[in-house]
Amino acid sequence: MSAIHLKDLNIFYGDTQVVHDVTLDVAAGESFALVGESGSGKSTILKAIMGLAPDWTGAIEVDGKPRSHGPDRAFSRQCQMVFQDPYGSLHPRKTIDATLAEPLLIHGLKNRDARVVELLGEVGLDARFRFRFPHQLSGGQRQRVAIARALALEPRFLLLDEPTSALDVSIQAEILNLLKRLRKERGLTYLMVTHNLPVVAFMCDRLAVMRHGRIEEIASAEALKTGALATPYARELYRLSNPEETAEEQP
Ligand SMILES: Nc1ncnc2c1ncn2[C@@H]1O[C@H](COP(=O)(O)OP(=O)(O)OP(=O)(O)O)[C@@H](O)[C@H]1O
Repeated sequence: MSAIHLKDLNIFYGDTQVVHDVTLDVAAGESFALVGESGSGKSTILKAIMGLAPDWTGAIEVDGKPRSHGPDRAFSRQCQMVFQDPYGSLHPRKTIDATLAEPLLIHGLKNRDARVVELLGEVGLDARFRFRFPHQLSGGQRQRVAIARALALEPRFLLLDEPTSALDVSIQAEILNLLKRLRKERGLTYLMVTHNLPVVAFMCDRLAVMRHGRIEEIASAEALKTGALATPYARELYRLSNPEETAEEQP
């Protein structure tokens, strides 16, 4: 059984269809990437899975359970999303403590104080950050808080939407290492949007290459590392992310 199963998924914003007939399966414990040009519908797929883009047809199943079109509390305990911009996704007037305690409160979980401190530790933040506000943290620290919030309900599936692309290059590797460690320790399943193929090679087992709202190709990260991709568009993406090889190929 797939951990995340999408079948013939079509997603619409009003009259405009932005995702066409997407079918893919992510195995339990797998890290799977969606890559492709801007506007190809990658983030929209994550949003539909989370219930944030409710106008869709086809099937979305997570852990064998079909997802309804509306809010689903049981679902959100299982599956959480981390957004690209941690500054935008954290409430500016809430302390880190309030941000991390909120999902625990909503779901009626006890021992919230201890759990908030534990969550900070799990993402490598000192307890002294607890009563600070987002603007008092660096971009990397804010993304750590966003990851801690996503982990608060102990989900098994994380949807990661460009989780490092808003960060300084020097910080990106730290956050990628954190995500890699958390996945290993917790047996998490990742579905991740990125435009960065080296990130896919570092973090993921397989990838789907998307273009104009459709999947062009599903490949292994191994095929990505060696450039053994089947479709011209995927090969072009590979060439663009390996400029040295492109240069060598020139006559
Ligand atoms: N809330 C919205 N209302 C209407 N159209 C939208 C909305 N969000 C996205 N779109 C459109 O849907 C299409 C797919 O967008 P989406 O953000 O999923 O692409 P993407 O592949 O994730 O791109 P990027 O890499 O730039 O984030 C784009 O044409 C975009 O303009």
